[in-house]
Amino acid sequence: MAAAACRSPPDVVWCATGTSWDADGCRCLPRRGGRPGPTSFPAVDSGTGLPLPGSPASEPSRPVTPSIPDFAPLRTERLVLRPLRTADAPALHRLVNDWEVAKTLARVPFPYPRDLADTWIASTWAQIAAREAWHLAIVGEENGAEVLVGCVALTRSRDGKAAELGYWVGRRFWGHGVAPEAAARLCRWALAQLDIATIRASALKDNPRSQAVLRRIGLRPAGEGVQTFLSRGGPMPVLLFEGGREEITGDAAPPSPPAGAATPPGKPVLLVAAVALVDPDNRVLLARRPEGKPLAGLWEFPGGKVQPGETPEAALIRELKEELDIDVSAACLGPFTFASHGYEKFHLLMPLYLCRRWNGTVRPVEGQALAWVRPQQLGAYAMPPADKPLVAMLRDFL
Ligand SMILES: Nc1nc2c([nH]c(=O)n2[C@@H]2O[C@H](COP(=O)(O)OP(=O)(O)OP(=O)(O)O)[C@@H](O)[C@H]2O)c(=O)[nH]1
Repeated sequence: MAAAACRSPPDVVWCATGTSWDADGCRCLPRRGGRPGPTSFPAVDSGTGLPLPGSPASEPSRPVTPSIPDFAPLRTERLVLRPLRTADAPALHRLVNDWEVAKTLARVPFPYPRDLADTWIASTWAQIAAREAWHLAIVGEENGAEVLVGCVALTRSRDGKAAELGYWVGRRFWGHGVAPEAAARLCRWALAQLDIATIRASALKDNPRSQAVLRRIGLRPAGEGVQTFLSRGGPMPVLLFEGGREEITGDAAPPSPPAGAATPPGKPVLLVAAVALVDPDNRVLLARRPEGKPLAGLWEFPGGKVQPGETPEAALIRELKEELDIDVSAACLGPFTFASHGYEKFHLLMPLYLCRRWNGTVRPVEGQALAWVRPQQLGAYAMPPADKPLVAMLRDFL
């Protein structure tokens, strides 16, 4: 439905807090007093850019983020996900100010005021900078030119352990698998880069297309709820979905086989050497598995596969140089314990060494995140299932 006649759909009967109908009585606009000044803007709803209830514009609000935050674009086969730019506002407005799109979105008003696009884009920069929410433009290519296709977003929960997924795609781009491609990419990035374990999403009960997208990227039904839809003017029934790393990235790590169970025939034993580097403060080094590797986003002990003809110690010395740029001698690698764990495609056998002495300064050569962690805090880091018993032993020993 177009907004040409300047009419709201019949079921939109009110304007959101902090906005009011315009002179023609047909559009919700941020109240005049609420206009952003040159150096600040009011706290806004993450979905719409509308001032948050109880956040009058005169109130000192968010810190200023005058420019697009640093965020390396995420790429898929056909798409680029990047922070929104001011120049995206006209296209964004054209695409989202469409009743068929807006009616599926909880926090998007309809009609969608043109200047709201500018306010909202600026608010997304502040949220990325604060690591609260990542609203990204979904960009494709048409006749050799970049074209805005829609938006995809993840918003962190208050405790930081989960994130809420949202997306929309302009009507003329429907039917090409854009939403699952973009949503899956952003979720994989988040699971690898942020300390979140769960992705949640909701879809209107009357929106089977969106439900299919969520199922396709690995989320599973998690009940029903009611959510207020700005575009529909009130509460609407929704289906809730959620999923974790295993479902979304396909890194299903089955539970360990029961004690004494034989390794299924044909399942290879993988020898991996790992080390708990312990610093003078008695902290242990964990490294985060980067995106693209199995179990990406989980924290692990530095190390890697033992190559044919290598001893575990030689493999570890090589890996520590390659990954952390430190020199370790075999004499400083004290055998500590080992992991023996059945993954889906292989059985992991992983000797874990302890090392307190090395040459050089630890640095993340491969750009991986590193953390020096006190033994009592190790449990707060999501680690591969094989590492759980090792963590308990380290806590007792250190
Ligand atoms: N290094 C390391 N690997 C672990 C740990 N726990 C655990 O399950 N693994 C598993 O052991 C395997 C190590 O393989 P990897 O892919 O890291 O080995 P690599 O460094 O040689 O990588 P590459 O094959 O990409 O060169 C992975 O399946 C990983 O999930 C751990 O604490 N440290």
